[in-house]
Amino acid sequence: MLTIQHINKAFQSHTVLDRVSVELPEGQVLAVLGRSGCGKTTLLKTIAGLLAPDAGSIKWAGESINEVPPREREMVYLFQEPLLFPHLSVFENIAYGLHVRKTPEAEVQNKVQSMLRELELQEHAQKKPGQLSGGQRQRVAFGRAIIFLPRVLLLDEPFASLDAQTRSAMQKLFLRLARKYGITALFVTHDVKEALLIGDCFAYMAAGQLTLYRSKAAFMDDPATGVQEELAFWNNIEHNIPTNDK
Ligand SMILES: Nc1ncnc2c1ncn2[C@@H]1O[C@H](COP(=O)(O)OP(=O)(O)OP(=O)(O)O)[C@@H](O)[C@H]1O
Repeated sequence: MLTIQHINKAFQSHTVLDRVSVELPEGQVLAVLGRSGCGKTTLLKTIAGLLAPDAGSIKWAGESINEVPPREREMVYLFQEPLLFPHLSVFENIAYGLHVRKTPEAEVQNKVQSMLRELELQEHAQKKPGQLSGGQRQRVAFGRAIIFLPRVLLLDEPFASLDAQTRSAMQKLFLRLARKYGITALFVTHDVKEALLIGDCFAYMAAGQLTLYRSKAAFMDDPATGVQEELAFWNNIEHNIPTNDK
């Protein structure tokens, strides 16, 4: 369980995280919905250890990790533009975390081949990241992150730069892999539909404050989240589209 208690973070006098608390059980995906500038990225960076909170605690399995350096937190922070090693092939990029952990070569081969199949990237295994599309690069980044089963995956609007169809395919792929590997993840997005699709549990963030909901229904019912407004919009469009029926 990832437990965050009353985290504060300010830049100069600007409070960006205001007593944020989160409880995320293992194997669950928490969808955090929030508009631009609400502090989502700052929250993920603080959990990853890339920023130090001014106050509050971050715990894994009941133990504080506030003082643990980012590399030792076993968390992966993935954002919109996947960071891949440009000089390494797709295979080598995915294998990287296993090599760093001195995994025996036969196991590396097995695990990477199986991950390439999961990601439908077998035929691209020897390409360099520069020879891939945005969606393919994002799949490599996923594979690289998931292959060594990190404690927590921190996803910062990972599909925001993809076209609608690729985005939808990536959401389905993410859900399949999250279930198969029992991934614990914090997934931040400004997209209502994406949050509803991806999350096992839900939170809404505004002006540095985070609200956790007991259920999907409670999340959807809170007018502050804008979910009802968005659903009403689509419903309205559906009923007002002229059909070709004569
Ligand atoms: N290093 C920094 N120094 C000063 N202010 C910062 C710093 N990082 C973030 N901020 C400010 O903190 C606020 C929240 O930024 P953050 O990047 O967390 O927002 P966000 O919710 O991820 O937004 P977006 O969806 O646009 O990326 C913004 O007002 C931003 O200007």
